[in-house]
Amino acid sequence: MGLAGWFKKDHEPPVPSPFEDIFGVPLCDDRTPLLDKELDDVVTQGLAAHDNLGIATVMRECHDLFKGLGSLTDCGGGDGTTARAIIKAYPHIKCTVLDLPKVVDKAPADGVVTYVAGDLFHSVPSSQAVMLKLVLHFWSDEDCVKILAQCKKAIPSREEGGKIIIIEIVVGPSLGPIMFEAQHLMDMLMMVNSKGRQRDENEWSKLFTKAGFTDYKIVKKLGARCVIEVYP
Ligand SMILES: C[S@@+](CC[C@H](N)C(=O)[O-])C[C@H]1O[C@@H](n2cnc3c(N)ncnc32)[C@H](O)[C@@H]1O
Repeated sequence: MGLAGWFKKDHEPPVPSPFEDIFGVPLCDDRTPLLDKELDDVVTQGLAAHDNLGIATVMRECHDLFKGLGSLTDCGGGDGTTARAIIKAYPHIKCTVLDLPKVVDKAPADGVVTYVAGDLFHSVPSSQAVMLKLVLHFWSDEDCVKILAQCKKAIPSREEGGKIIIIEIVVGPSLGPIMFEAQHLMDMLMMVNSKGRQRDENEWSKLFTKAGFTDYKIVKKLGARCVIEVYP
């Protein structure tokens, strides 16, 4: 089946991604290793390599992002590589990583990062700021609102330094035609492999309002990706 065939299918909601339509399970799911262990291993390693890119650039380009923070929860923070890089640069920040039990079970237990096994749809560990790096592009708008609402419960008011840090693509032509094309290719990738998508500023803004946030700031210093600070 090609994308054209998938578009023409008359699916009842919830509409599966093309990947799920063909294989019967989503790409990143507890059932995927049962479908094909080798595929699951390749996907897991590929995602880790891709996701761990970029935190050094974020810290270099966005000096104020972590300044003054006492604690941070990296929500969907994987093996903790990002959290460890942040602790190395800002040793006073207490970092917690929330991820699925199957990910946290394999995390190094050296006490540098506090790992919490859980589900970001149900509860997010409290901290001054919550980071969602390359997480929301995997989920539908409805799911993003649910995730953001859980994150909002985990942080204090804006006056007390509460904020959500999102690192994602903000689709738009302002970065030039090559970046714009790259952003659309990433959008296609998410459509094929997940129920997620890339979003433009207007679409992000609507999600923040629906989840109860009052304001946001976008910093465009990361090539095709941006940092969005969202305030309660
Ligand atoms: C695309 S990866 C991003 C990893 C990390 N944020 C980074 O940038 O290096 C998405 C992460 O979300 C985690 N995840 C997916 N569903 C989750 C859930 N329901 N609760 C908690 N974590 C989840 C995955 O296990 C994975 O580590």
